Amino acid sequence: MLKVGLTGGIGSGKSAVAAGLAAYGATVVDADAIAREVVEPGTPGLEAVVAEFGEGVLTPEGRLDRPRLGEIVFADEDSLNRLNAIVHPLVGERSAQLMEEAVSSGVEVVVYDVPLLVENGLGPLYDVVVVVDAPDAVRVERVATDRGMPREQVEARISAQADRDTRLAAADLVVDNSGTREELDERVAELWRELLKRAR
Ligand SMILES: CC(C)(COP(=O)(O)OP(=O)(O)OC[C@H]1O[C@@H](n2cnc3c(N)ncnc32)[C@H](O)[C@@H]1O)[C@@H](O)C(=O)NCCC(=O)NCCS
Ligand SMILES: Nc1ncnc2c1ncn2[C@@H]1O[C@H](COP(=O)(O)OP(=O)(O)OP(=O)(O)O)[C@@H](O)[C@H]1O
Repeated sequence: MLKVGLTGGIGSGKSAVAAGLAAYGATVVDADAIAREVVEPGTPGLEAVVAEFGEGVLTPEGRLDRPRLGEIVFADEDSLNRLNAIVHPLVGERSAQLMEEAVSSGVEVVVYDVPLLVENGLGPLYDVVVVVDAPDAVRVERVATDRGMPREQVEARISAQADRDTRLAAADLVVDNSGTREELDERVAELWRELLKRAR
C-alpha cells in the first residue's frame, strides 16, 4: 500500500489529477471537501468561525458565505491565520480518520488531495509527494474562466500559498499541467503506472 500526498496551488489541476487516479482505482481523501464539511450548519466548526468573524460571514440561510469569507481572509494575513487555526485542526483530525480507514481497506494506492501540503509541512506523512504544476498565469486564467472567480481573488490566493519553486522542491514526482486536458490524461496514466510500481 502506497500513501500519496497530492498537492498543487489553486487552479493547478490537482482535482483533475485526483479524479483521474480515482478512476484508475485509488482511494482519494479530499481536504477541500473535508474543509467544507467541518463548517456545515450545526457544526462546532461553523460556530467557531462565526464567533471569530461575526454573523456577517453567514448567508441569510445560515450557511457560511464562502466568497465573502474568502474576500476577508485573502486580503489580510492575520485573518487568514485565525481562520486556518480554527479549520486546519478539524480537517487534520477528519482526514487522518479517513486515511486510516482507506489504508485498512487494503486498497493499493491511497491519495490525500490537499492544497496546503507544503505550507503545513505534511510531506513526511506520505511515501510519495506528487506536485501538480502549471505557471501562475495559466492557473489564474483557468480559475477565472471556469469558476468565474475574479482574477484578483485568484492572485490573492496564490500569494497566500507557497511559491512554485518552493512547492516543486518538495516534490518526489511532478505532473506538468501546462498543456491540454488530453496531455494531462497522458501524464496521469504515466503517474498511475509509476505509483503502482512503487506500491508493489
Ligand atoms: C476561505 C474559504 C471559506 C473560501 O472558500 P471557497 O469556496 O471560495 O474556496 P475553496 O475552499 O473551494 O478553496 C479553493 C482553493 O483556494 C485555496 N485555499 C483555500 N484555503 C486556503 C488557505 N487557507 N490558504 C491558502 N489557500 C487556500 C486552495 O487552493 C483551494 O483549493 C475556504 O477556502 C476556507 O475555509 N479556507 C480555510 C480552510 C483551508 O485551508 N482549506 C484548504 C484545504 S485544508
Ligand atoms: N490541462 C487543462 N487545460 C484546461 N483546463 C484545465 C486543465 N486542467 C485543469 N483545467 C481546469 O482548470 C480549473 C482548475 O483545475 P482543478 O479544479 O483541477 O484545480 P485544483 O488544483 O484542484 O484547484 P483548487 O486549488 O482551486 O482546488 C478547472 O476548472 C479545470 O477544469
